Amino acid sequence: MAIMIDCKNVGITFDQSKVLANVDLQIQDGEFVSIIGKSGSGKSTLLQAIGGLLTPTEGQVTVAEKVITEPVDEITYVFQKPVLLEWRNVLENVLMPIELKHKRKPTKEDITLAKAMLHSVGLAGHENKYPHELSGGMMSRVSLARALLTRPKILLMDEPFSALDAMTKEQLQLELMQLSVQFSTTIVFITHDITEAVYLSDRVVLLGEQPAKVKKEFSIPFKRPRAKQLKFEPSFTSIIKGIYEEIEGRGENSS
Ligand SMILES: Nc1ncnc2c1ncn2[C@@H]1O[C@H](COP(=O)(O)OP(=O)(O)OP(=O)(O)O)[C@@H](O)[C@H]1O
Repeated sequence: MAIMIDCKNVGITFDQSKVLANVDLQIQDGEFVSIIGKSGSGKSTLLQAIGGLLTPTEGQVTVAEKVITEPVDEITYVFQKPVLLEWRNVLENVLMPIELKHKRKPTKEDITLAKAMLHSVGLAGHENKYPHELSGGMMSRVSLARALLTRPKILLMDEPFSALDAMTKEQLQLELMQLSVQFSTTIVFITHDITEAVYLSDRVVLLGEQPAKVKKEFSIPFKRPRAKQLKFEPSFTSIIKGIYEEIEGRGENSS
Protein backbone atom coordinates (compact mmCIF):
# COMPACT_ATOMS: atom_id res chain seq x y z
CA MET A 1 0.00 0.00 0.00
CA ALA A 2 1.22 3.54 -0.79
CA ILE A 3 2.59 5.86 1.85
CA MET A 4 0.29 8.87 2.22
CA ILE A 5 2.03 10.81 5.01
CA ASP A 6 5.77 10.68 5.65
CA CYS A 7 7.30 12.55 8.60
CA LYS A 8 11.07 12.36 8.21
CA ASN A 9 13.22 13.34 11.12
CA VAL A 10 10.77 16.11 12.07
CA GLY A 11 11.91 18.55 14.76
CA ILE A 12 10.02 21.59 16.00
CA THR A 13 11.42 24.27 18.28
CA PHE A 14 9.38 27.17 19.67
CA ASP A 15 11.58 30.04 20.81
CA GLN A 16 14.22 28.15 22.82
CA SER A 17 12.17 25.08 23.61
CA LYS A 18 12.42 21.95 21.53
CA VAL A 19 9.04 20.24 21.47
CA LEU A 20 9.60 17.52 18.85
CA ALA A 21 12.89 15.91 17.84
CA ASN A 22 13.55 13.24 15.22
CA VAL A 23 9.94 12.22 14.68
CA ASP A 24 9.81 9.50 12.04
CA LEU A 25 6.34 8.35 11.14
CA GLN A 26 4.92 6.87 7.97
CA ILE A 27 1.19 6.54 7.45
CA GLN A 28 -0.29 4.41 4.67
CA ASP A 29 -3.07 5.43 2.33
CA GLY A 30 -6.39 4.61 4.05
CA GLU A 31 -4.78 3.92 7.42
CA PHE A 32 -6.31 5.14 10.69
CA VAL A 33 -3.56 6.20 13.11
CA SER A 34 -4.07 7.61 16.60
CA ILE A 35 -1.46 9.67 18.38
CA ILE A 36 -1.36 9.47 22.15
CA GLY A 37 1.04 10.87 24.72
CA LYS A 38 1.09 12.93 27.88
CA SER A 39 -0.38 16.42 27.92
CA GLY A 40 2.07 18.86 26.34
CA SER A 41 4.05 16.10 24.61
CA GLY A 42 3.54 17.72 21.20
CA LYS A 43 0.64 15.82 19.64
CA SER A 44 -1.15 18.92 18.31
CA THR A 45 2.17 20.36 17.18
CA LEU A 46 2.85 17.24 15.10
CA LEU A 47 -0.66 17.35 13.63
CA GLN A 48 -0.17 21.00 12.69
CA ALA A 49 3.07 20.13 10.91
CA ILE A 50 1.30 17.39 8.94
CA GLY A 51 -1.49 19.85 8.06
CA GLY A 52 0.94 22.53 6.89
CA LEU A 53 -0.06 24.97 9.65
CA LEU A 54 3.48 24.82 11.07
CA THR A 55 6.75 24.35 9.22
CA PRO A 56 9.18 21.96 10.91
CA THR A 57 12.42 23.48 12.18
CA GLU A 58 14.19 20.29 11.09
CA GLY A 59 13.27 17.48 8.73
CA GLN A 60 10.18 17.49 6.56
CA VAL A 61 6.66 16.20 6.10
CA THR A 62 5.53 14.88 2.74
CA VAL A 63 1.94 14.14 1.83
CA ALA A 64 1.36 12.09 -1.32
CA GLU A 65 5.04 12.73 -2.10
CA LYS A 66 4.70 16.55 -1.94
CA VAL A 67 6.67 18.43 0.71
CA ILE A 68 4.19 20.26 2.94
CA THR A 69 4.89 23.94 3.59
CA GLU A 70 1.29 25.23 3.74
CA PRO A 71 -2.24 23.80 4.02
CA VAL A 72 -3.26 21.71 1.00
CA ASP A 73 -6.67 20.77 -0.40
CA GLU A 74 -6.27 17.03 0.23
CA ILE A 75 -6.26 17.63 3.99
CA THR A 76 -9.19 18.61 6.20
CA TYR A 77 -8.92 19.45 9.90
CA VAL A 78 -11.48 18.66 12.60
CA PHE A 79 -10.98 20.39 15.93
CA GLN A 80 -12.22 19.58 19.42
CA LYS A 81 -14.63 22.51 19.35
CA PRO A 82 -16.75 22.43 16.20
CA VAL A 83 -16.40 25.71 14.34
CA LEU A 84 -19.88 26.45 12.99
CA LEU A 85 -21.19 29.72 11.60
CA GLU A 86 -24.03 30.88 13.85
CA TRP A 87 -25.93 32.61 11.06
CA ARG A 88 -26.01 29.55 8.82
CA ASN A 89 -28.24 26.55 9.30
CA VAL A 90 -26.96 22.97 9.51
CA LEU A 91 -27.20 22.29 5.78
CA GLU A 92 -25.50 25.59 4.91
CA ASN A 93 -22.71 24.88 7.40
CA VAL A 94 -22.11 21.46 5.84
CA LEU A 95 -21.96 23.04 2.38
CA MET A 96 -19.32 25.61 3.41
CA PRO A 97 -16.31 23.73 1.93
CA ILE A 98 -17.91 23.92 -1.52
CA GLU A 99 -17.68 27.70 -1.33
CA LEU A 100 -14.37 27.89 0.53
CA LYS A 101 -12.41 25.06 -1.11
CA HIS A 102 -14.04 24.79 -4.50
CA LYS A 103 -14.92 28.50 -4.70
CA ARG A 104 -18.35 28.00 -6.26
CA LYS A 105 -22.01 28.02 -5.29
CA PRO A 106 -23.42 24.63 -4.19
CA THR A 107 -25.23 22.74 -6.96
CA LYS A 108 -28.30 20.51 -6.57
CA GLU A 109 -25.94 17.50 -6.47
CA ASP A 110 -23.90 19.11 -3.66
CA ILE A 111 -27.10 19.66 -1.66
CA THR A 112 -28.22 16.05 -2.22
CA LEU A 113 -24.78 14.82 -1.09
CA ALA A 114 -24.79 17.12 1.96
CA LYS A 115 -28.21 15.78 2.97
CA ALA A 116 -26.95 12.21 2.53
CA MET A 117 -23.92 13.00 4.74
CA LEU A 118 -26.22 14.47 7.39
CA HIS A 119 -28.29 11.31 7.21
CA SER A 120 -25.13 9.17 7.69
CA VAL A 121 -24.21 11.06 10.86
CA GLY A 122 -27.74 10.79 12.28
CA LEU A 123 -28.91 14.35 11.55
CA ALA A 124 -31.65 13.72 8.97
CA GLY A 125 -34.49 16.15 9.64
CA HIS A 126 -32.23 18.72 11.38
CA GLU A 127 -31.01 20.45 8.18
CA ASN A 128 -32.77 23.74 8.88
CA LYS A 129 -31.71 24.15 12.51
CA TYR A 130 -29.20 26.83 13.54
CA PRO A 131 -26.13 26.07 15.69
CA HIS A 132 -27.71 27.57 18.84
CA GLU A 133 -30.49 24.95 18.56
CA LEU A 134 -28.02 22.02 18.60
CA SER A 135 -26.47 19.95 21.40
CA GLY A 136 -22.68 19.49 21.59
CA GLY A 137 -22.98 16.03 20.03
CA MET A 138 -25.11 17.38 17.17
CA MET A 139 -22.52 20.11 16.50
CA SER A 140 -19.78 17.48 16.35
CA ARG A 141 -21.90 15.52 13.87
CA VAL A 142 -22.31 18.60 11.67
CA SER A 143 -18.57 19.14 11.81
CA LEU A 144 -17.93 15.51 10.78
CA ALA A 145 -20.45 15.67 7.92
CA ARG A 146 -18.84 18.91 6.69
CA ALA A 147 -15.33 17.46 6.94
CA LEU A 148 -16.29 14.41 4.88
CA LEU A 149 -18.49 16.18 2.30
CA THR A 150 -15.64 16.89 -0.09
CA ARG A 151 -14.20 13.38 0.47
CA PRO A 152 -10.77 14.59 1.62
CA LYS A 153 -7.96 12.09 1.23
CA ILE A 154 -6.75 12.92 4.73
CA LEU A 155 -8.60 13.92 7.88
CA LEU A 156 -6.61 15.34 10.79
CA MET A 157 -8.67 15.17 13.98
CA ASP A 158 -7.52 16.88 17.19
CA GLU A 159 -9.47 15.39 20.12
CA PRO A 160 -12.74 15.67 18.18
CA PHE A 161 -14.89 13.75 20.68
CA SER A 162 -13.26 14.67 23.98
CA ALA A 163 -15.98 17.10 25.07
CA LEU A 164 -18.83 14.64 24.46
CA ASP A 165 -20.70 12.39 26.88
CA ALA A 166 -19.81 8.68 26.76
CA MET A 167 -22.84 7.51 24.77
CA THR A 168 -22.65 10.23 22.12
CA LYS A 169 -18.93 9.62 21.84
CA GLU A 170 -19.48 5.89 21.27
CA GLN A 171 -22.07 6.59 18.57
CA LEU A 172 -19.78 9.06 16.78
CA GLN A 173 -16.87 6.62 16.96
CA LEU A 174 -19.04 4.06 15.15
CA GLU A 175 -20.10 6.59 12.52
CA LEU A 176 -16.55 7.81 11.96
CA MET A 177 -15.31 4.23 11.64
CA GLN A 178 -18.02 3.32 9.09
CA LEU A 179 -17.44 6.45 7.00
CA SER A 180 -13.63 6.20 7.10
CA VAL A 181 -13.80 2.62 5.82
CA GLN A 182 -16.42 3.51 3.21
CA PHE A 183 -14.38 6.43 1.81
CA SER A 184 -10.90 4.89 2.53
CA THR A 185 -9.94 8.12 4.30
CA THR A 186 -6.47 8.34 5.82
CA ILE A 187 -7.01 9.60 9.38
CA VAL A 188 -4.63 10.94 12.01
CA PHE A 189 -6.53 11.19 15.28
CA ILE A 190 -5.35 12.70 18.57
CA THR A 191 -6.94 11.47 21.76
CA HIS A 192 -6.28 11.08 25.48
CA ASP A 193 -8.67 8.13 25.57
CA ILE A 194 -6.67 4.94 25.03
CA THR A 195 -9.73 2.75 24.55
CA GLU A 196 -10.91 5.13 21.82
CA ALA A 197 -7.47 5.06 20.17
CA VAL A 198 -7.30 1.27 20.12
CA TYR A 199 -10.92 0.83 19.06
CA LEU A 200 -10.68 3.18 16.07
CA SER A 201 -7.15 2.67 14.82
CA ASP A 202 -5.03 0.38 12.71
CA ARG A 203 -2.06 1.71 14.66
CA VAL A 204 -1.56 3.69 17.88
CA VAL A 205 1.53 5.87 18.11
CA LEU A 206 2.84 6.89 21.53
CA LEU A 207 4.89 10.10 21.75
CA GLY A 208 7.52 10.28 24.50
CA GLU A 209 8.56 13.12 26.77
CA GLN A 210 9.92 16.44 25.46
CA PRO A 211 11.57 16.74 23.12
CA ALA A 212 9.18 14.08 21.93
CA LYS A 213 9.71 11.44 19.32
CA VAL A 214 7.80 8.27 18.55
CA LYS A 215 8.34 6.17 21.67
CA LYS A 216 6.41 3.11 20.60
CA GLU A 217 3.89 2.00 17.98
CA PHE A 218 1.15 -0.54 18.57
CA SER A 219 -0.48 -2.38 15.65
CA ILE A 220 -4.12 -3.12 16.32
CA PRO A 221 -4.86 -6.43 14.60
CA PHE A 222 -8.65 -6.22 14.12
CA LYS A 223 -10.26 -5.57 10.76
CA ARG A 224 -12.20 -2.29 10.53
CA PRO A 225 -15.11 -1.55 10.81
CA ARG A 226 -15.34 -3.14 14.25
CA ALA A 227 -18.31 -3.97 16.45
CA LYS A 228 -18.53 -2.06 19.72
CA GLN A 229 -18.58 -5.37 21.64
CA LEU A 230 -14.90 -5.74 20.69
CA LYS A 231 -14.10 -3.39 23.58
CA PHE A 232 -14.95 -6.21 26.02
CA GLU A 233 -12.83 -8.91 24.36
CA PRO A 234 -9.71 -10.06 26.27
CA SER A 235 -7.57 -9.64 23.12
CA PHE A 236 -8.66 -5.98 23.02
CA THR A 237 -8.23 -5.22 26.71
CA SER A 238 -4.78 -6.80 26.78
CA ILE A 239 -3.60 -4.29 24.14
CA ILE A 240 -4.94 -1.45 26.31
CA LYS A 241 -3.09 -2.86 29.32
CA GLY A 242 0.15 -3.03 27.29
CA ILE A 243 -0.21 0.63 26.28
CA TYR A 244 -0.88 1.76 29.87
CA GLU A 245 2.20 -0.13 31.02
CA GLU A 246 4.31 1.51 28.33
CA ILE A 247 3.06 4.98 29.31
CA GLU A 248 3.82 4.31 32.95
CA GLY A 249 7.29 3.03 32.06
CA ARG A 250 6.57 -0.61 32.93
CA GLY A 251 6.53 -1.86 29.32
CA GLU A 252 8.74 -4.73 28.13
CA ASN A 253 11.32 -2.49 26.44
CA SER A 254 10.67 0.81 28.22
CA SER A 255 13.61 3.03 28.79
N1 LIG B 1 2.75 28.34 19.05
C1 LIG B 1 3.45 27.95 20.12
N2 LIG B 1 4.42 28.73 20.65
C2 LIG B 1 5.16 28.32 21.70
N3 LIG B 1 5.01 27.13 22.32
C3 LIG B 1 4.06 26.31 21.85
C4 LIG B 1 3.22 26.66 20.73
N4 LIG B 1 2.37 25.63 20.48
C5 LIG B 1 2.64 24.68 21.41
N5 LIG B 1 3.66 25.08 22.23
C6 LIG B 1 4.25 24.29 23.32
O1 LIG B 1 4.60 23.03 22.78
C7 LIG B 1 4.34 21.99 23.71
C8 LIG B 1 3.47 20.94 23.07
O2 LIG B 1 2.17 21.47 22.84
P1 LIG B 1 1.04 20.63 22.11
O3 LIG B 1 -0.22 21.44 22.14
O4 LIG B 1 1.54 20.16 20.81
O5 LIG B 1 0.90 19.37 23.10
P2 LIG B 1 -0.23 18.26 23.18
O6 LIG B 1 0.48 16.96 23.35
O7 LIG B 1 -1.16 18.37 22.02
O8 LIG B 1 -0.95 18.68 24.53
P3 LIG B 1 -2.44 18.41 25.08
O9 LIG B 1 -2.56 16.92 25.19
O10 LIG B 1 -2.44 19.05 26.42
O11 LIG B 1 -3.39 19.02 24.11
C9 LIG B 1 3.75 22.65 24.94
O12 LIG B 1 4.76 22.81 25.89
C10 LIG B 1 3.26 23.98 24.43
O13 LIG B 1 3.31 24.95 25.44
